[in-house]
Amino acid sequence: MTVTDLSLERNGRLILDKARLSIDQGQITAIVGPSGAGKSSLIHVLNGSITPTSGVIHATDLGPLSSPTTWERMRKRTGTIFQGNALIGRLPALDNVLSGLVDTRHPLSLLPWSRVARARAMDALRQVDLLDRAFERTENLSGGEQQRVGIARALARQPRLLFADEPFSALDRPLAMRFCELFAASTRETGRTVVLVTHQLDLARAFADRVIGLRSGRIAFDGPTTLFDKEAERYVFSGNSNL
Ligand SMILES: Nc1ncnc2c1ncn2[C@@H]1O[C@H](COP(=O)(O)OP(=O)(O)OP(=O)(O)O)[C@@H](O)[C@H]1O
Repeated sequence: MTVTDLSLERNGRLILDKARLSIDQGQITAIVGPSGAGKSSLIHVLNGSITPTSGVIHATDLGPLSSPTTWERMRKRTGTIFQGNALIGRLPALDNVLSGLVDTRHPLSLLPWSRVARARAMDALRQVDLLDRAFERTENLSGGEQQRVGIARALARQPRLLFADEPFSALDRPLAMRFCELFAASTRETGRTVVLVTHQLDLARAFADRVIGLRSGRIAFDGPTTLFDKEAERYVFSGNSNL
């Protein structure tokens, strides 16, 4: 996926400013930057939930994502873990995970979910260690457990492209490491592409192949993780360097 001159304006404010970047297939790309830099906005534009003010997003095999049809095809292969989870509390965890598969059946279908869909959702809950809580109301789960339901909902889609917006913010470190390992294994084994927004720079350094640093809506760093040293970090987070 390549992005050219992507700008996003909201309420008269420029949130993304002519961003140019590429997301390499089968790799983990970490997006880092200060709070308010535009990381979530970038994810929302890349997953097609917000239309940018200008710019082109180009998918390797679909071409420019300029029509509803190309976006529909693109969305089918993506999954998103949302910052803040975006779950429905009164529903059981399993139903929240199944809601991630809603575009795999007719939108007005009143039929129960297919066995295949339920098996995929249960398998995703197994991957996040919540199989035994599948029928529990989501609002009765802890913050970290709810975040894992959000992760399961994205994983159930078996996406070729996974957008993860602060997916580990409510998890303890061993669990965050475990999920990073899970993401890394899926890139190795299935060629999945992962775009990970995180404030946990040590995790980005340990697991990402590439780092994109955003500052005030502009790309301030874009390169292999090995080059994202302390000086690059200072530049992205404070701008006090002449890198
Ligand atoms: N719906 C909206 N309408 C107007 N402005 C918005 C909207 N959503 C976000 N913004 C603004 O866009 C800017 C970037 O927000 P965004 O959530 O993308 O930043 P972020 O880098 O993900 O921040 P954080 O690390 O705090 O989650 C912020 O100044 C925010 O106030």
